[in-house]
Amino acid sequence: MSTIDGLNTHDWVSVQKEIYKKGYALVENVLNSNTCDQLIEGFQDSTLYRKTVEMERYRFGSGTYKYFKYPLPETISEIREFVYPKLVPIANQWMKDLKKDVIFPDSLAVLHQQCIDHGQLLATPLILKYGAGGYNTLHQDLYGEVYFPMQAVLFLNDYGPDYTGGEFVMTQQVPRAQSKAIVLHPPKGSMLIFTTNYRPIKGKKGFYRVSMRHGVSEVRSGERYTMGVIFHDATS
Ligand SMILES: O=C(O)CCC(=O)C(=O)O
Ligand SMILES: [Fe+2]
Repeated sequence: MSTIDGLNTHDWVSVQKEIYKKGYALVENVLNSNTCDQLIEGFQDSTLYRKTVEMERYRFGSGTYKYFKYPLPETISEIREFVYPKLVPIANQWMKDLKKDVIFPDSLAVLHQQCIDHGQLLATPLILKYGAGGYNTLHQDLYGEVYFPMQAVLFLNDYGPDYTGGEFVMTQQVPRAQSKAIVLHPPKGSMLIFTTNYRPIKGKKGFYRVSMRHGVSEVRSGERYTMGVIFHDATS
């Protein structure tokens, strides 16, 4: 049995509508508790990863993250293969709304071929660990010329019992205005799909472009683990 059977049971049309409208959507019960625990255990298994980043060193925040290497663990490939085609119609509608001459391919394999053609050969899914005092500064995960405008993060442990603080923060900036913050603390096993860089919002004179960033507020106690699923590959 697949670890992500739960994905099929969701109403993806509603999820798609929500992402189109708000720029994000939370999908609950994607990973069962065992799978989350196994992924956390795997944090110590150096054979799974291509690169470890101590976030303080780059002033990205405080915490550690590790990029998985190809071939990805099955759970991650399954999530990518399942979710990508659900997001392509939204991504293409966004590009159309914003009059951008970009069409994303229906298949992830074709997106990866485009990445290869641009020198982006390396896997981007990652696992992140933050202890007390840990945080992730607001950013966008673009790894080269080819990028898909949405990504996902899976919450591997629970806000409350496992850690406090460490909220997932998104900011949304519309032209000529200050940023709006959206703060979430999704439960263990859930998946948040969100905008990587920008999306359209309909105004009086057509669509305008809003820029989004994401990060994590300071963890006050405990340890917080997440897994990031990005669809495009990276140059380094
Ligand atoms: O730890 C988090 O919730 C944020 C992770 C993140 O920045 C990402 O997956 O791109
Ligand atoms: Fe990120």
